[in-house]
Amino acid sequence: MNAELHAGGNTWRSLPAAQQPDWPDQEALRDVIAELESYPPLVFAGECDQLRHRLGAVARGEAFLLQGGDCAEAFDAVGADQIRNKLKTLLQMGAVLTYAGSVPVVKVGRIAGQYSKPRSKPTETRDGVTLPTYRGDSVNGFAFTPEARTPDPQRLKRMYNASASTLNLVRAFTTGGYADLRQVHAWNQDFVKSSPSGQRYEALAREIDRAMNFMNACGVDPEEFKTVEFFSSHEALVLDYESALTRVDSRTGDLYDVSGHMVWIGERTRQLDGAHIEFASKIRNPIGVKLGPTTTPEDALTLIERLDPEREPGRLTFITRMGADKIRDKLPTLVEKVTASGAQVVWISDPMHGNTFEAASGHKTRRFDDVLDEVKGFFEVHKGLGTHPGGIHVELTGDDVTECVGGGDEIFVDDLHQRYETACDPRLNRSQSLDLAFLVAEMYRDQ
Ligand SMILES: O=C[C@H](O)[C@H](O)COP(=O)(O)O
Ligand SMILES: C=C(OP(=O)(O)O)C(=O)O
Ligand SMILES: [Mn+2]
Repeated sequence: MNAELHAGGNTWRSLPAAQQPDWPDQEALRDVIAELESYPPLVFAGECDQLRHRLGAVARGEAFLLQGGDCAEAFDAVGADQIRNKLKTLLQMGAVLTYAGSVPVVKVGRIAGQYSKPRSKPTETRDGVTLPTYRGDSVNGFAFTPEARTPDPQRLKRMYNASASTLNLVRAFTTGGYADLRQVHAWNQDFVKSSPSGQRYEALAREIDRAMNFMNACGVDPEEFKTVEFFSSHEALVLDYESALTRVDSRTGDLYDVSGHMVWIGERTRQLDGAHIEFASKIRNPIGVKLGPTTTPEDALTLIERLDPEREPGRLTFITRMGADKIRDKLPTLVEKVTASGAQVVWISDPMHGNTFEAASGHKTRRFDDVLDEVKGFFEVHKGLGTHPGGIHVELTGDDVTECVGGGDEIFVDDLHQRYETACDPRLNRSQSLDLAFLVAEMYRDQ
């Protein structure tokens, strides 16, 4: 193991690490780690710096962060269509927020690395049979068999490969012309006739067209619109993987987790004296931390002390996920105390994870109206305090799944079984995602 890395990137090893897989074969794990350590980086340190810089603008109230993608990416969904559909949905949401919200949008996917899941329970029981719970494709298989559910470290290499192929295609789409803003109609082509949000989007795209023609006429170089900046992110959960992909930046000597541009620490692993916060404190990537309803202002201030001691705008993003019924009650004190401390963090709303419930059919689901209400509460709190509602963090897919109920093209509880495809949490489909973007753009403008 690289001695320099050992000094910084492995200090978490002496601390308790929650939600780690129970690998049955430690020797096989060690071999995999050694192999991963020899692989090339998936992202460059300079790109992580660029994202931190962009997030600095969000922290100062000059831009808005759109972070979204699957709850759990799956190895068998690394196909061109699925990746393109997700990207297209995020680009459409970005166009809506930029144009209707009149704000620059920093676009970050939950993509190319979102393969590991923390779970509420270590086991799952079906018809009297108990097996380890599914922890994401990086750890075990979704199928309910003893073979699939046994953690297999070889999967960490598949995670690397799946992340690499996904990121490669994303880079091709975002720089090769597909994401050209002049394609604003093309992204909607397969969608417009059937859906109210598609039609609303089409009207907005016509306005964007007119604005671009105007800029053309004014002599703005159309090449300016050709590429889009797009970043990858995932939860830094399985620390053996993340630290195997942590490298010393030759320019500065700093450590970067080169598995993605931004990584976040989840609600279940943000213990102040735990391994995940220790790991995150050693790397220079922009860091997110999920804050659930039990977070105290002291927790938030200690997280800042640990993760952002230099108080650098863009380094730390607090992703609040309180639940629609708690956000108005819990968020104000947190924001007040953090602001009073002088720290300039990015505040964004994850309106998904505090609003999950089980439908009578047994499907885990979320109501579109609850999601919307949590975002509304988030905006209200920031408006009341004069602070910046910095963005949203959503679980979504570009496919027409039926996993969350409600939305303009309404999904009912009885529809859930039709296309319930998620490996973990229910995602907004494309139409619900666009609905949300339009409503958030209105909230932003009213701010
Ligand atoms: O995606 C987040 C978590 O993994 C998920 O919400 C936990 O779900 P569970 O309660 O089904 O384990
Ligand atoms: C596990 C997740 O969220 P949280 O940590 O907020 O529960 C997630 O983002 O999928
Ligand atoms: Mn989730």
